[in-house]
Amino acid sequence: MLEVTGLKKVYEGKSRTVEAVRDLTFTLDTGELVCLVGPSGCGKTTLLKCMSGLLEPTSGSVRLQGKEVDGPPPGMAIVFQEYGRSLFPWMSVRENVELPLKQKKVPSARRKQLVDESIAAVGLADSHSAYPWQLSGGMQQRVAIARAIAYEPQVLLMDEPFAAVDAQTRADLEDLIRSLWKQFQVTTLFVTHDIDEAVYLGQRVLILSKSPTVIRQDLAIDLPDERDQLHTRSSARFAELRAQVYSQIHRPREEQDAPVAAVAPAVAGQP
Ligand SMILES: Nc1ncnc2c1ncn2[C@@H]1O[C@H](COP(=O)(O)OP(=O)(O)OP(=O)(O)O)[C@@H](O)[C@H]1O
Repeated sequence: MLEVTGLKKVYEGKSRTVEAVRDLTFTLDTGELVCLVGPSGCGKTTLLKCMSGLLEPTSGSVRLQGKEVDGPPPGMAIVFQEYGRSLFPWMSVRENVELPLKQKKVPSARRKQLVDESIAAVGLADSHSAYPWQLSGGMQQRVAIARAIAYEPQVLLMDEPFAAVDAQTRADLEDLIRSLWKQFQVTTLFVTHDIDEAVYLGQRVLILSKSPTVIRQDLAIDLPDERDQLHTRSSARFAELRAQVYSQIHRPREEQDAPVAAVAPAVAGQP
C-alpha cells in the first residue's frame, strides 16, 4: 500500500552538500505496524518529509496505493515529536481534533462522532474542553494522536512522538499505540531512535545505518501479539531481538556495504 523505492535525498547548500539519505527501498502492507529505527542524524525526519510530500526527493519515489506522492496526500496523517507546537493553544482539545475534519469537509454529525470516539480512545473523555496549555506533555501528545486517528488516515506516520515525555508516560503511550492500532487497524510507520521501543511496538523493524543512510535489515519481530511492558520486555526473545538491532546499527562502517536481506523469524517467540 505504501512503497518507497530507491529514495535518495541530498541537501545542496551554498557551503556544504549533505547526502542525508542514500538509497532506501521498502514497503508497508495494509494494516501493518512497522518501526523504523536508526541513530541520531541518519535521516529519519528527512525520509518522513519525503514520504509525506513535504520535501522532494533527489531521486527515487514514494507511492501510496499506487499513486506517486508529490505533495501532502489526503490519506496521510503525521504525529510529530513536538506536540507543543503541533496543537493550537487557543483551541480546546475538541476544536484541535476537529479542525482537520472541517478542512476535509466531513459532515457535522460524522465529525462529532469521530471526535468523540477518538478522544475517548486516547483516554481524554474528561478533557474535551481543556486547552493544550492546561494539559501535561503526555496528554498533549494524546490529543495529537486523537487528531490523527479522527482523520481516518490510510497511513499514519509518527516521528519520534514520545522523545520528549518522561519514561512512565512513554510506556503508557507505547501501550496506547498498540491498542489503537488494534482498534483502528491503521497502517502505521513509527520512527524512533530507541531500540527497545522499536522492538516492543513493531511487527517489523527497519534498521537504518548511519548517514548516508541505507537499510541495514528488515527484521520480523516474532514476539507474541499481546505485549505488555513487564513480561514482553523481560522475555529472552525480546533481549535477543534488541541485541540484533543494536549490533546492526553499530556495525563498523567498512562492513556496511553489504546489507542483510529480510530475515524471517527462526522460531516462534515465547513470552
Ligand atoms: N534543511 C536541511 N538542509 C541541510 N541539511 C539538512 C537539512 N535537514 C537535515 N539536514 C541534514 O541531513 C542529515 C539528516 O537529518 P535528519 O533530521 O533527517 O536526521 P534524523 O535521523 O531525523 O535526526 P534526529 O534523530 O537527530 O532527529 C543531517 O546531517 C542533517 O544535518
